[in-house]
This record gives sequence, structure tokens and C-alpha cells, in this order.
Amino acid sequence: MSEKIGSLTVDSLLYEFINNEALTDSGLTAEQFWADFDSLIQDFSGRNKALLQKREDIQEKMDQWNEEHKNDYSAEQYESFLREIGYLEKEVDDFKITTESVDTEVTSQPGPQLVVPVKNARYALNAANARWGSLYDALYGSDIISEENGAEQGTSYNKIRGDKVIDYAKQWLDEVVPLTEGSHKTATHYKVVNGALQVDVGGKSAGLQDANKFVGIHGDSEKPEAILLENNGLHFEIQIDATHPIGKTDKAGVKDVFAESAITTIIDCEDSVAAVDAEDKVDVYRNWLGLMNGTLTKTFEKEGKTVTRKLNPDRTYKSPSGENFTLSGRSLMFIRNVGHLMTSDAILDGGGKPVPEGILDAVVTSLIGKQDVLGNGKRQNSSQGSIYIVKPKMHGSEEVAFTNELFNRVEDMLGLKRYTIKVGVMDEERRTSLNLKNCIYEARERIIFINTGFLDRTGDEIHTSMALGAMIRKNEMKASHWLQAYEDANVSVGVKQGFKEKAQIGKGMWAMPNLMKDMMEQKGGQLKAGANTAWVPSPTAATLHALHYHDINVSLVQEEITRGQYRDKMLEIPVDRAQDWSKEDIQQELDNNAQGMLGYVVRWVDQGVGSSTVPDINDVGLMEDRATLRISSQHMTNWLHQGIVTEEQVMDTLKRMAKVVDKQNADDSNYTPMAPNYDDSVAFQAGCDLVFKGKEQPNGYTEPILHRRRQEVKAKKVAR
Ligand SMILES: CC(=O)SCCNC(=O)CCNC(=O)[C@H](O)C(C)(C)COP(=O)(O)OP(=O)(O)OC[C@H]1O[C@@H](n2cnc3c(N)ncnc32)[C@H](O)[C@@H]1OP(=O)(O)O
Ligand SMILES: O=CC(=O)O
Ligand SMILES: [Mg+2]
Repeated sequence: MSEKIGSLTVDSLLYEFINNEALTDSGLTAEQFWADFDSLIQDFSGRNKALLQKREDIQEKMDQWNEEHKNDYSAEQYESFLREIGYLEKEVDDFKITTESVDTEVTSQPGPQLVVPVKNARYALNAANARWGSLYDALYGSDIISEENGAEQGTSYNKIRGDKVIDYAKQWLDEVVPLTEGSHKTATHYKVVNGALQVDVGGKSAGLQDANKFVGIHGDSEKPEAILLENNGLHFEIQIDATHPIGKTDKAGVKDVFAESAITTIIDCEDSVAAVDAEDKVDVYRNWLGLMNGTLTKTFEKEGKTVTRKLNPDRTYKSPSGENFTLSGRSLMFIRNVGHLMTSDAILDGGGKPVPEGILDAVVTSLIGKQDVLGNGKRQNSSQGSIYIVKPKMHGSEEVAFTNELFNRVEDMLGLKRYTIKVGVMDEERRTSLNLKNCIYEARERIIFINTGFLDRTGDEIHTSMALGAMIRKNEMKASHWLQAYEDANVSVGVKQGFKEKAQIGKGMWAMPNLMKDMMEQKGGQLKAGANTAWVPSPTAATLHALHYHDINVSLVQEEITRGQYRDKMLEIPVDRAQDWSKEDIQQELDNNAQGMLGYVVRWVDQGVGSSTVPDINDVGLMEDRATLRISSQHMTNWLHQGIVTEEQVMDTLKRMAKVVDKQNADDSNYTPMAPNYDDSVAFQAGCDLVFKGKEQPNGYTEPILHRRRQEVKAKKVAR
């Protein structure tokens, strides 16, 4: 069912949602909204299409040049070719970004950035509330605390493990807020005397070595419920309750260390989401609306109890000098729109063609964001009246300029002040990395982050140079020169263009949600490289990653960053010239990619799950989303195209791995096996398309195939 309105044909589900829910109290009439939307689509769709055509033209030239120069070209030749085809742009003069009305979470609170699929209300609410997290819980449930010597997690509370957790947390307190004497481990009483924190320890009275780190209290001075501390701009509470099962066992009644964790959260409409039609898009938008007006709730069963989750309130404290104040109880939410590539038949234009989905997202997510700007919600998101949109997968500065103009126009149609809509630019396509300064320039009045989405960026690296040769193995990519140069260049350009204390310089996802010990060992490296935020896949990871920001003062690191020369290294293409792989190496690479790919695709296509933990071939759970899929599918396509593997070998591998994936999903009652009737499995066919038709996919993106195949499954269900 659809509505004809002006030149547009709008799916009734979307039409009703906008008119009856999103436009409520927005100060806009439905009539004006649809008329403005209609003319916006007429003005911007053609330009969107032209930008996509330019991508294709460039890739065609790239493929041709790569075929011709495969084994014989110099860096100078390559660079001059890239200039000639407009891939490398002429650099703009120096400038600084001028973004205003940005929340302090972005400007002055370096900290973790959580990403969550918007379609999952339970997770999305959890993410918004992950501004604060229990350090005790995060440690207890992760592999940071070893299970040795009777410290297994088990099914009920294990005191041996609990004691290890408490020891770890108190050791951390001793490092971050050391006492003038003694240790938090032997503290017997926390209280506030004359506006200062006083801790009884070993029969003596101690204070904090840096008294300024004590910033507030909840409860009574003599018997506080929470002591609020601050370090490097991040807060945490020592929570005290001598009647609590854990507090009871602690000499000072400490029951937890509660830490500010996900400072910002990206509510994702893009790569972690499967949204292929109006029905899905309305689900996406309705959850975003619920987050913006504070009405979203989700009731579910957990551990035998019925839980209703909603947005947390702010947290209240008294300062050392006795004034009441609050801290936000929720993560500052950004919304990631889709990129410029896809179209959506939720709205058809005057010619009956689906409209660019990125335009649809820009209009609807901003309209919903206006609820927060107007203060209509129960819970405020931005105290500065800004709407934060993350824009992924843009290629070069012309595409950023297009986004900027689109946002101008959206602001005009929604009656928002210029630059209310902020933009986070994902630096995840090679043409953007190489022209990052120009890209930032085009959004200089509204940019609030650049972020190295290294997963998409790796997929783009493979696809761009598909015809040049066979790529190194997937796991070697992280250590390659281009990637290091890209990461460094991003920070350096950001600092030079004035991001320090104005905008975020972000780094990519920790994609192994269960390997928290490894994350603690490695993810601090992103801060040492100058990032003031980095992505985590879960609230637990956010609480743990927050500890890195207490250790490392990112502001000082950024001061040390100087501009280097990165272009040459960034242009080093990760082709493996030696190719000294054994037959087993090749097969292992193929198995690994095929298994990860099918493990993700089968849930996406058959069940509409956009992000999941997929056990890899060694049964390590990996976060898979469309960007990791882009890598594995394009890698297989590349090796096939370069003759490292044969079509037959790929097909045999896919079939063998389909059986492995079926087995891994055996406990899922909603799961439809791919084997042995491979031809009947739409998901298996999607996997085949992704590899065998991978060279023709625009920039190696997986969306066109996934969407088509998911629509096929949905249509079959309706027909049944
Ligand atoms: C390249 C890129 O673009 S990366 C960005 C896109 N990717 C993402 O956004 C992935 C984000 N992460 C996720 O979606 C999930 O963490 C997954 C799919 C990886 C793992 O999910 P699961 O296997 O269900 O996680 P697991 O069973 O370990 O934990 C579930 C619990 O953690 C919570 N949780 C897990 N991930 C998240 C998250 N990202 N945000 C909020 N809560 C989360 C759930 O709410 C649930 O808790 P609850 O029972 O209290 O509701
Ligand atoms: O969006 C993130 C990425 O790594 O890709
Ligand atoms: Mg990405």
C-alpha cells in the first residue's frame, strides 16, 4: 500500500509513521514537510547518481591501468595517473575547522565510543545507558580475570573469582587515585570531611594524593553511597553499601567501582543493520524516535526475570563545596546514516524509481533529532541542541560537499538553525583517506569527527586494486604499510586542521567481543597513536576500554603529533609479489574467508540479523558486519580473479564451509541449513554471488546482493 503525494509515491507504513509519530510536536505540517521533501528529492537525487557514476568511471580506469601496469610501474607513474583521473585532488590551503555548539562529550571527554544496531531496541537502550558501567561486572564476566585456581565463572557467584576482581579494581584505584598513605585495598571507611575525601586505612587517616580528583558525593558525608572521582575528564564512583552481598564482604563496604564508559554511542542504521524495505526502515526510525523522545522501552526475560529496559535518568551529586549537580546518565547519541550508494523503495520518485536511501535517512533521522533539539523528550541527548549524524563510505571531497549541502537543505526544510546537524566523517574509503584534508574542508563548519573505519577501508583497498595482483593474506593486512600510514595520516590531518578539543579523532572497532584481555593489552595503542575515541562492540568492552583513557592523557599525546609524509606509504598496494604460499596456506585462507562470510550472510539473509558474533574456523567469536563481509568476500574474489584459486575450488570450499556453519548454528531453532540443498538456500546463493560477482560490485560493497537476497527471502515468506 502506498500514498501518492506530490510527485512521490510513499509506502503507507512510512507515510503513517512520519505523519502520526515523527512529525508530532515538530512544529511542521505534514503538507509542508512532504512538499519540501519532494522538491529536495528532485534537486538532490540526480547529483547523488552522478557521484556514483563517477565512482564507477574511476574504478573502470583503475582496472584498466592496473591490468596494463601489473608488473611494471613506478610510484611516480601511479601517482600521476591518480591525479589525471581526479582520484588524487589538489590540496586546499591550510584552515581550521570552526564547528560550534558541540557537546563536551565530544570536545573534552576522550573516551570509548560504542556502536549498536538501531533495530535491536534491547541493545540500543543498553548502549545508551552504557554511559556508566560496573567495573566489577565487566571484569567478572571477561577473560581479563583468569579462571585458574578455582576462579571459574560458573553459574553462580564464585567468591574466589570475585576476590580477584576486587583486587584488580582496587589495584587500579591505587594507580589512578592513589592515597597519601596505604592502599584502597585495606581501606576501612570512606567519608567526606570539610569538603575533602578522607579514607581510614590501617588505623590512620589518608587523603587523595591529588585532592582535586574528588569531585562529588552521593549520600551522606559520614556514610556516603558513592564517592565521585574524576581523572583525565572521565568520572567514576566508588559505590558503598555495607548491606549489599559484595559490600558486606568489604571492610569499607565497597560494592562496586562504577565507571563512566561509553561517552558517545553510534546508533547504527548502516553496516550492523539489515533494513531492506519500508517495514524495516520504519522499525529503524521508530527506535531512533524512541531514543530521542525518551519513550523507548523493551520488556524481555532475562535469567528467569521479566525486565523492562528504558533510558536511565541523570545522576545526582553534591560537590565538595556543597552544591548539587548532575552528570548525564546516558551516552551522547550519534546516528549513523547509510552512505550514498543504496536506494530505498520506501519512497519512489516522480519517475517511479526508488529514492537514494542516504537522502531518506538524512531527512527522517534529522526530523526525529529535532525532537531533542526542541526539548520535547523525557531525556535530553544534546545539551547544545545539535543532531549528530555519522556519514559512512564517502569517496573524496565532492561527496562530502554533497552531504554538507544536503544537510543545509534538510536544516532549511525542518526549520533548524544552520549547522544544527553535525557530521562525523568515516575515513574508510581510499579516495577519502588520500584527500582527507579536502574532505574535512568541505564540512568544516559542522564536522565533529573523523574515524578510521579500517574494516571498510581494507575492503576498499582490495577492490580498488583488484586487477593489479593477488593480495596478501587477510590477517597480514593489519601490519601492512598502507594501513599504518592511513591511521597515522588521519590523526595528523585531524590535529593539523584543529580537531584538538573541538572534534573527535576516532579509531576503529575491536572486533573480538570475547577477547577482552587482548583488548586491554592492545587497544590503548589507539590512544597512544592520538585517537581521543575508539570503537567498542559492547558495554562491557566500553567499561574496560575506558580504563585506557585514565592511563593515557590523549590531549597531551595530540600535542606531540606532527605532520608527516604519508602519501607514498598509503599508496603501497598490499599485493603479494612473492606468493610463496603452500597449497595448504591457500586452502586455509579460503576456508577462513568462506566460513566467516557464510556464517554472517546466512543470518543476514534468512533472519535479518545485521551484526552477529560468528565463530571463526577456530571457534573464536568474531564481530561480523557488512564491512568485515566486504573484506572476506572481496579477498576471495581477488584470489579467484588472479588465478590463485579456481572456481571449482571456491565452490567446493563454500559447500564444505556451509556444512561447518550449519553445524555451528545447530542449536538455533529459527535456522535453515544451507547444506545439502545448496540451490534452494537463498543465503548460500548470496554467498556465491558475493564471491563470483564480486568484481562487478560497486567498490566491492555487499549491500546490493544482501538486500536483493533478503528481499527474496521476505517475499517467499509472504507468499507462503
Ligand atoms: C565496521 C563497523 O561498521 S563496526 C560497527 C558496526 N558493528 C556493530 O555495531 C556491532 C555492535 N555489536 C553488536 O551488535 C553485538 O555486540 C554483537 C552482535 C557483536 C554480539 O552480540 P551478542 O552475541 O548477542 O552478544 P552477547 O551475547 O555476548 O551479549 C549480549 C548482551 O550484551 C549486550 N550488548 C552486546 N552488544 C551490545 C552493543 N553493541 N550495545 C549494547 N548492548 C550490547 C546486550 O544488550 C546483551 O545484554 P542484555 O542481555 O542485558 O540485553
Ligand atoms: O565502519 C567501520 C569500519 O571499520 O568499516
Ligand atoms: Mg565501515
